[in-house]
Amino acid sequence: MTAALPHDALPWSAAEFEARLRALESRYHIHHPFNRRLNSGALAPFQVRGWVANRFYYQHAIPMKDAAIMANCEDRATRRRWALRLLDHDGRDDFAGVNAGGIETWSALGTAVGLSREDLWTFRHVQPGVRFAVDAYVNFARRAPWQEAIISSLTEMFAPKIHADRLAGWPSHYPWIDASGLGYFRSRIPLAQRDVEHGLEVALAYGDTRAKQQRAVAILGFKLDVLWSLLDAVDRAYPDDLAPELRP
Ligand SMILES: O=C(O)c1cc(C(=O)O)c2c(n1)C(=O)C(=O)c1cc(C(=O)O)[nH]c1-2
Repeated sequence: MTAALPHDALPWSAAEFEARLRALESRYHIHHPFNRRLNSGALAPFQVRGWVANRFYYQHAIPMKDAAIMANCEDRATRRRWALRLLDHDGRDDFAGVNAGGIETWSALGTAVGLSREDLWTFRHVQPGVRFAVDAYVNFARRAPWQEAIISSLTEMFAPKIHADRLAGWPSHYPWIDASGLGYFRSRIPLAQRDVEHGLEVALAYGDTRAKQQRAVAILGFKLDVLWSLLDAVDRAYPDDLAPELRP
């Protein structure tokens, strides 16, 4: 006969597990001082440009991260759904027409804030801390079991609000940004909701023991740190008194 598990080793219910993942919202980069300033209209154009150019490094890495997850995933049903994420970001030309994809749409945001294509695509404004943070995310996806890598994408639970804040605030805070550049944020809201539905399904199936549930919470914490570190590096690179010749 096996001994009964102590109560604290029993798995949380699905609802409690999901609530514990969602409780990590308090560590989301929506609360980072740089994001607070960005979304309250406090930033100068060069600081907004710095953020857009640095975040582009994250955008361009997302499909590589998603391809790493696919490469590690032996489950065909999961791959069929996951493949859409690659196309969401890279775009596609097929019988259904042309979809420029998220990377191209982010590039349009770059143009709208006054960056050249070269500014974005050469990554010349990308800060070392941004590179390290984003590369850590991609490397985690290469190394971890696919279920764990999928759990790390669940910061997207909190993303619709940050996109909606930008859509609501930027037109009045930053009238100098061409409104056509905000399409990326609009496009991500329904996609993030779809992605989260799938990600949560995977997380709930994975978390069949208390230890695995706790690991899932720690993995989501790691990803929150990636996003937080990215903004730390951007914040530090573009102080209000940055010399004009160093401004993007
Ligand atoms: O603008 C944001 O604050 C933000 C955050 C996140 C996120 O929370 O990971 C993503 C995105 N945007 C995003 O646009 C996006 O495509 C995306 C994909 C993923 C992911 O981990 O697979 N996160 C995010």
